[in-house]
Amino acid sequence: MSVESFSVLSPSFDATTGLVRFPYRLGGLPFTETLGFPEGFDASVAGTASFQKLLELTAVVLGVSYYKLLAPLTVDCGAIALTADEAALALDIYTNGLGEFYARNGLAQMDRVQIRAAPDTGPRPAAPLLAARALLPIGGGKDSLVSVQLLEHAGIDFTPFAVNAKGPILSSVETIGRAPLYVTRALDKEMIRLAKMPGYLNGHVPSTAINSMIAALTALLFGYDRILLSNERSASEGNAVFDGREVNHQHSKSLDFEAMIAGVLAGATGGALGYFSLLRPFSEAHIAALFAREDRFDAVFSSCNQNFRIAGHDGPLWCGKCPKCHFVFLILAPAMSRARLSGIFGADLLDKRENLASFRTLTGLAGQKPWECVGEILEAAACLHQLSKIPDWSDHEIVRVLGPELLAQYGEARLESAYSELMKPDARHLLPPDLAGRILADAS
Ligand SMILES: CC(=O)N[C@H]1[C@@H](OP(=O)(O)OP(=O)(O)OC[C@H]2O[C@@H](n3ccc(=O)[nH]c3=O)[C@H](O)[C@@H]2O)O[C@H](CO)[C@@H](O)[C@@H]1O[C@H](C)C(=O)N[C@@H](C)C(=O)N[C@@H](CCC(=O)O)C(=O)O
Ligand SMILES: Nc1ncnc2c1ncn2[C@@H]1O[C@H](COP(=O)(O)OP(=O)(O)OP(=O)(O)O)[C@@H](O)[C@H]1O
Repeated sequence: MSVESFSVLSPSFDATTGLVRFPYRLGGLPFTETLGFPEGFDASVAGTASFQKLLELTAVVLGVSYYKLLAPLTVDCGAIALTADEAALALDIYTNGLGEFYARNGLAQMDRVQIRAAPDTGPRPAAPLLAARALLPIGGGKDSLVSVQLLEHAGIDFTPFAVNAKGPILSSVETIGRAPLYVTRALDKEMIRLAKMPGYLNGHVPSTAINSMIAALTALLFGYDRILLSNERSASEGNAVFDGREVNHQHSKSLDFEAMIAGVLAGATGGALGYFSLLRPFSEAHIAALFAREDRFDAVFSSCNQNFRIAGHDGPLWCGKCPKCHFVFLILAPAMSRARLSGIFGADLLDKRENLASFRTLTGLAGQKPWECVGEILEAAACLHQLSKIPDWSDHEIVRVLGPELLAQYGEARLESAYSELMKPDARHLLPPDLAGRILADAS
């Protein structure tokens, strides 16, 4: 089945109910996605040029879920006009943001996808009045909780924010103890049905880009001048090369993407809305060490994506079987005792022989980096190597078997220097200088 284009139609916001409708058309198929904002927003914001611009940009970004069913070469934005920067962001989302989707479906078309939109050459929206306070998206995993810890230490006010809060997001926010802002998001059920049908495609979408646009609308409606992401430096490493490009499962968590969307959000709001990742200077291994400094989230957080399925999840917080569970266990191990970490996961994942193949892949001894939110290959290898020097871990099956294989592949000097590099903050980040000083001092 094929269609010529995917159409993004004009979104509408109902300022009395807080409901937003995003209509789309894929050939003859109509779809509508909806968002529900909580009570308490400033309805007058809805009439501003900034809000209207962000609403339209959100429509373009959220369209990826419907586009991917047939992935035509043209994304037609119809009545939505885009500046050059906005069109570049849209193209990035429909190409690199869907890179994993193209690669896993064998669709070599990234260079041919085009965004059709009238140029927006009018005056830039004026700056809305936003309070000097931060919105902190919470994903239920360790990263955003390390941001919580750093903001609390720095005495910076923030409000937890989540889209479709459930499971570990709800329990983490309860433990944080601050009133949250939760937005509900409903994908069109027909899209979910069709994605399982023969003749239609399915695959990964850039969820951080989606959540970021929803956070931007929330920031305007509720008056926040900053959105603080918790994306680590390791998120910039890709998984594979396909169609002549590096393809990254976490593309919309990368530093390049952060710079691009930050520029577009600033341009759409007269410079009023800031967007940056608080954790960009840090590796996943460093973030894990920071997480281990406190134990108040041990029983409530989870990085396992099983928890975040739309249909829900009745199982344990950590499935213990996926690459993300294995990676997070591995990077927390150098900073935690066996008893504490096994208590969190409900099992000792480094002492299970059946996990050997997975840890081999994570550390680059075999296969390709998994299509999951896992850190860099050398990072995982360096962490595993460290464990062979820690008595609490050195006798573990995975450490005993893979330790010598890692030494043979990388050499001790490389593994040692990689680990010490992982614990040094990277200068490539977009944190404002005053905040960077305080965050880096706390994390060192
Ligand atoms: C929870 C999860 O990992 N889901 C991925 C999984 O989807 P699955 O079918 O197992 O469950 P659902 O998420 O419930 O999806 C049902 C169908 O709906 C489609 N869909 C879902 C969300 C959406 O925004 N748009 C959609 O079209 C989905 O395709 C299903 O047909 O596998 C999917 C296919 O590979 C993934 O796309 C699902 O990933 C979610 C979009 C998701 O939220 N994933 C995050 C946990 C995630 O991977 N985050 C990345 C960051 C990536 C980035 O660039 O921002 C990370 O942390 O590394
Ligand atoms: N449902 C959500 N609502 C709002 N923001 C989210 C949501 N899920 C993820 N995020 C944001 O995206 C970031 C990346 O998600 P990710 O799952 O990698 O991080 P995490 O849950 O904080 O930690 P971990 O990597 O351990 O899972 C989060 O830190 C958070 O800022």
